[in-house]
Amino acid sequence: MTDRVIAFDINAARVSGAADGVMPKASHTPQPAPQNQRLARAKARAELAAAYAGLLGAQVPAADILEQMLLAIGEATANLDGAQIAAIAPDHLAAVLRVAGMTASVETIDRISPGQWPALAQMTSGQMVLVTAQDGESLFIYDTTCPDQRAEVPLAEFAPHFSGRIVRARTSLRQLEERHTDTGAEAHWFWGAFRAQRRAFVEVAFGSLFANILAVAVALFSLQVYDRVIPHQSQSTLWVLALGAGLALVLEMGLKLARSGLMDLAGRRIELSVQTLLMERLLGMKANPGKRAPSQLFSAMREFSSVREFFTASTIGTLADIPFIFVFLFLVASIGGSLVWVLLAGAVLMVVPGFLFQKKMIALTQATQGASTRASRLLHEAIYEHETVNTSRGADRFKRIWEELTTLSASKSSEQRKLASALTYWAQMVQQATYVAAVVIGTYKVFAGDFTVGSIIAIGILTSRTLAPLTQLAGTLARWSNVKAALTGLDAIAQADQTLGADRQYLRAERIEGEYELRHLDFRYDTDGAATVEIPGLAIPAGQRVAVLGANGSGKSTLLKLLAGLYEPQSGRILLDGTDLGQIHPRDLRRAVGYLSQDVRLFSGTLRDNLNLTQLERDEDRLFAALDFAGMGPFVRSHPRGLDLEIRDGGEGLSVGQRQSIGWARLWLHDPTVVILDEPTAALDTTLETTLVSRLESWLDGRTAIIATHRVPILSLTARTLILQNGRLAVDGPRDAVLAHLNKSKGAQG
Ligand SMILES: Nc1ncnc2c1ncn2[C@@H]1O[C@H](COP(=O)(O)OP(=O)(O)OP(=O)(O)O)[C@@H](O)[C@H]1O
Repeated sequence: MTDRVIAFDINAARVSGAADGVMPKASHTPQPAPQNQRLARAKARAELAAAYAGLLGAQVPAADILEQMLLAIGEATANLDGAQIAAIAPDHLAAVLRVAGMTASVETIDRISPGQWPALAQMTSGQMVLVTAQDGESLFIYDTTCPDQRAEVPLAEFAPHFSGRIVRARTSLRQLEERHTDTGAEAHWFWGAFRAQRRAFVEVAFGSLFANILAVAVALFSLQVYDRVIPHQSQSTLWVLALGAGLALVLEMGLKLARSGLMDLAGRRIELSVQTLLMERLLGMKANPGKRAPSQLFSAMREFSSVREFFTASTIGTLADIPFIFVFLFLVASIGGSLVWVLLAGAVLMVVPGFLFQKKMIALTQATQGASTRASRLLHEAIYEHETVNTSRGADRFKRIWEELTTLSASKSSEQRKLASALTYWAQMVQQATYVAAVVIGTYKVFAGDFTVGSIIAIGILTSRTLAPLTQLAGTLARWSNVKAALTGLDAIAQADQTLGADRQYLRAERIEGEYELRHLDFRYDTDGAATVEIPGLAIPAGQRVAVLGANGSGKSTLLKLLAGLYEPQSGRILLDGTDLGQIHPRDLRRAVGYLSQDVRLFSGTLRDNLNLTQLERDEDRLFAALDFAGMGPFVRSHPRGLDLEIRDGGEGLSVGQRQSIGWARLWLHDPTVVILDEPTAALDTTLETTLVSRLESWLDGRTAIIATHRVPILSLTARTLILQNGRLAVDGPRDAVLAHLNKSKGAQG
């Protein structure tokens, strides 16, 4: 039995039970179904899960859930023989509901009661149904075949076929917050992660408080020894005091160890959440051309290491100790009275230069980082474009720039290091000087009979303990400029315009037919420059195949990127099926619009990985069908490594033509309703091009196709021709008429 879109098929459940010859069993193992049947079942379950999510107030299209489900099944069955998708288990449904932002779990219930619903229930036949509610002895079951989408089934009829397992989801607290509270500003991408760990920091603060109180023990020990033990020569008191001090020291160390363990854990959690967020933002960035150089993004991400190093246990430990300086100062005041002013003056003198030189440090850091960003871009080019550098005899230029950048960054970073060391040495010197001053003043007080020797010793020890965190603070301030510069760079990534705006409500479109309309379109790379593409109006009906012709640089690729939704026009609108491209949910847009760029990029990994970038393809037959479509099948079948062919770092491993074929295979697997092709056969040999064109004849049926090309064979697929001239539409008409006109004007010129 296969699932249908309808929620509950009690007759099917009965038949299944009858076929077994017994009443349906709780643990039913469905027979492995053929691929398309399994896919149909997956689709039906995805729709069920989408309906369930909808009941809980979350609008998630079934197509999204299906993708997540296939991913979940893939992971769960990766180790099974032949990766057989035997059933989409309740666990997978719970997993996809969790991905949709809910909390979901699989539960086994032994009594059916109204409080359990709405939930997805598993029948003994394996079928899943969505029970929306229970009214006494009746259950309401989601059923798209019924007029009001639900069927009323008596409990007595339902219960014998119910396996007892349900998938129950609840709206998560986060979703509730998003829906119902005006949370105001979004938490900061970096400091917000600290807030999430505030409990750990509160514990660290408590640990620091106790550790610092214990740290007083040595000072008190000295005071007692000099003032009480030595005058009375009492050995037993000495040992009791020593034991107490020893105990305090061990406890202090234990506390500090626990504190650093806690901070380390919090640090790792913060790093994980921040790094994940940064990668998410980096991948989700809008492709605004020219806004940010890739090398800047690259080095900003790399600079995260300086942030990580800064926020290690030792820095946070130092900062955590600073508030307790006041505990020591209080103690000094109670032992030494006005002597505390000497310590206060010392403390201020120690840290002031660190603050004063912050600006200079930041300027030096920016200069160093600027040079190192350029150096890493140069390095990248020298390595990846090694052949071009050599064949175009550019090696000397590369050497010169490398030397210049190295000189600049070495001199700036040495200046920075010198300043940082000077600040640290200054702090150390002031600390020692404060100690000397405190002892000198203390000695005068001893002469005057106001102080005991024990007090001087205790104050000496307390001076060192009070000022020690400030010496470290001076070092920390010197490193802060690096962190600040790194955070500013990362800020640009974290705050970059995202394809999927968090505060936007997009329109969800299960299916996009592919009807385009352009209104007063104006796009320019340079906002102050001339328009690269300027089209007052253009309509492309769904299913039409259009060729875009034009000289080099006339704006064909740019127009295609605009139509694919990769770029946003500065003014004017692009409507797809009557909806502005910017309004359609990016997931739906990407699902419906396939884009094959002029330059197909491969990624390091295997050929299989490169075909299956979505990770949704589990079927090798489909991968080979795609390769056959693109003319790569025979090559891969005869290759000793087949689909496991390794693509090297930087995407090398296949010829330019083969890479274009991979692009075609990816497109075939994607199966979109709109295909946007930029010079799609430019790298293919004529035989393959002819074969591909004949295959496309049927494959393009029912799809809207917009093809930029300089090649004649591919034109036979199209019905309409647009010619661009300096970004403007010069010609628009039926293919044959346009081509005849072009040939005639060429003939006239000849
Ligand atoms: N990323 C970019 N930043 C700035 N200008 C760009 C960028 N990409 C293209 N251009 C400019 O836009 C204009 C149109 O380029 P486009 O790539 O759309 O032309 P094309 O018609 O596809 O050319 P070809 O036939 O050579 O592929 C060109 O003048 C080009 O210099």
